[in-house]
Amino acid sequence: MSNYVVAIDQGTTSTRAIIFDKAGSIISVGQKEHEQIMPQAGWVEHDAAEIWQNTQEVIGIALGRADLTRHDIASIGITNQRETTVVWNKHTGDPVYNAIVWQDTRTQAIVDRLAADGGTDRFKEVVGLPLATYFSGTKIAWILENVEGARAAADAGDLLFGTTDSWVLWNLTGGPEGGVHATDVTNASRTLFMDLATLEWREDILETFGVPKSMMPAIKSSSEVYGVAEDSSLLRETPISGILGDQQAATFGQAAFEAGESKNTYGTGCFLIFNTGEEIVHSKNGLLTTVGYKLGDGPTHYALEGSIAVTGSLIQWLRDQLGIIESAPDVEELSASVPDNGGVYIVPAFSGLYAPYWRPDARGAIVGLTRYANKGHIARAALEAVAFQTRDVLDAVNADAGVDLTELKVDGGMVANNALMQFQADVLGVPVVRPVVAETTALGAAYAAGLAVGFWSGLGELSANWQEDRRWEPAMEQAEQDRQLRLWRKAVTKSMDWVDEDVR
Ligand SMILES: Nc1ncnc2c1ncn2[C@@H]1O[C@H](COP(=O)(O)OP(=O)(O)O)[C@@H](O)[C@H]1O
Ligand SMILES: O=P(O)(O)OC[C@H](O)CO
Repeated sequence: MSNYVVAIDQGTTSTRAIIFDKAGSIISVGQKEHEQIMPQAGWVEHDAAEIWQNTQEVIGIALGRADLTRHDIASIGITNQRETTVVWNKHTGDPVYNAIVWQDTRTQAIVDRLAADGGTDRFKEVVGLPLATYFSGTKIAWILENVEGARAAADAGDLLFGTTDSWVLWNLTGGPEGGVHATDVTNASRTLFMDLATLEWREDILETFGVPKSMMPAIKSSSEVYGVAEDSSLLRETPISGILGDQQAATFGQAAFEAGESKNTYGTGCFLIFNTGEEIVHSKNGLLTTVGYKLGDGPTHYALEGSIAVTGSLIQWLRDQLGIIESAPDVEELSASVPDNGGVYIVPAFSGLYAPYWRPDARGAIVGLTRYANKGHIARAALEAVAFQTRDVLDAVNADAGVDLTELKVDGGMVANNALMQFQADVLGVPVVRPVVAETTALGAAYAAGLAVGFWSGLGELSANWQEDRRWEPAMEQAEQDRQLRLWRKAVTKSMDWVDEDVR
């Protein structure tokens, strides 16, 4: 009897395999970090072969820890860091270049070139996204323009593109021997190439970017059987039946299935998704329009998204580059060593500013420094920056949706930080709510995979699994909230207009 579902969560910093039971409870976890390769300022790469190796290992670890075999597993779901771009040779299975990660800004010159004709919003009406380095399209173009032999191989039909969901799926289903080359609608909606209304690749846009259609994966729903794991896999013959980009997966795992529901995930970056149901809503306030989910032949659910590039990675930066903490959770003690931020504000525009500003010319800034400031204030300002950025995005959601969200469902690695969650409620002025299962990303992929094979009966059963763990009520005086936001927004202006011919 197959009583469990496995979710593979291929994230920016690590790859996890998590086994869930029918109640949506975690049975076991396997996790491995992979190397962050940063050859130049603004460049971030991953070794796709390492990611595939880690994927196989974490599946083995999760199965081993739970003492389960493939016979216990009903199906496999995949969720992934979105936009990160892998291009590989379909005959050998070898990537032609390291995966170019979503945070990487090397393609700004390609963005500028394409924007010269029609501006950064030239494709937005069709694909929901502005032209920006964030999305896969310019990353594929960069590989074809800069990696020796790539253009000719692509034109000959030898190369495949995929985000890491496609890369894992293709390898898991046999690689060069019959691997399935597909992605789901949520990941496809992050490329700049998918028409949101038809859910098909736009040949005219592919042509504008110089990307042959033969490289592109088939676009499937988020919940259907794509293929089965190959014979050499520990999970051989198990169907792979769910794929969602990680932020959409977290929304699904939070059971935010209906229009008006939302969540904010605090990981490497922060991503607030607001479900707009079957309606494609175009933002007037700097949000992206994206696909939320689509189950088999069912209707497409769309969403507005506020993407913040740097949140958890700012804490990693305190740890790895400044060395003022030894591990990420140490930031709690360091920030609690001071009563307030001492007037210090950090704007972590390491990859420019994403939502709602979309300013590639911004770079990181620490402002308000005096001789009084110490590392406790820096730690505190880093955490507060996470909450302030979320406030900016929530304001944009409220303005676009014409509603005021009355609470915010949260998840991700940073929500373990109680002081951050309290400050978040304070600067939002609405309660912040954390579910029992904070691994909502993996849970959402498991749900999609389980639904496709009848492991779960429907959305009602999944909603019943959602349980509140903790709620933070706002406690800050309005005048203090106003003062904090005024200073934060002043700090944001200081980070802008920094990139020029001397600084990229
Ligand atoms: N106690 C904490 N306080 C603040 N940040 C934390 C804490 N624990 C972990 N983090 C941050 O959370 C992030 C990990 O969250 P996770 O959801 O696993 O990220 P991802 O899925 O993007 O890899 C890391 O960037 C880390 O710096
Ligand atoms: O891997 P995460 O959790 O940092 O998520 C990355 C996002 O999908 C990027 O769009």
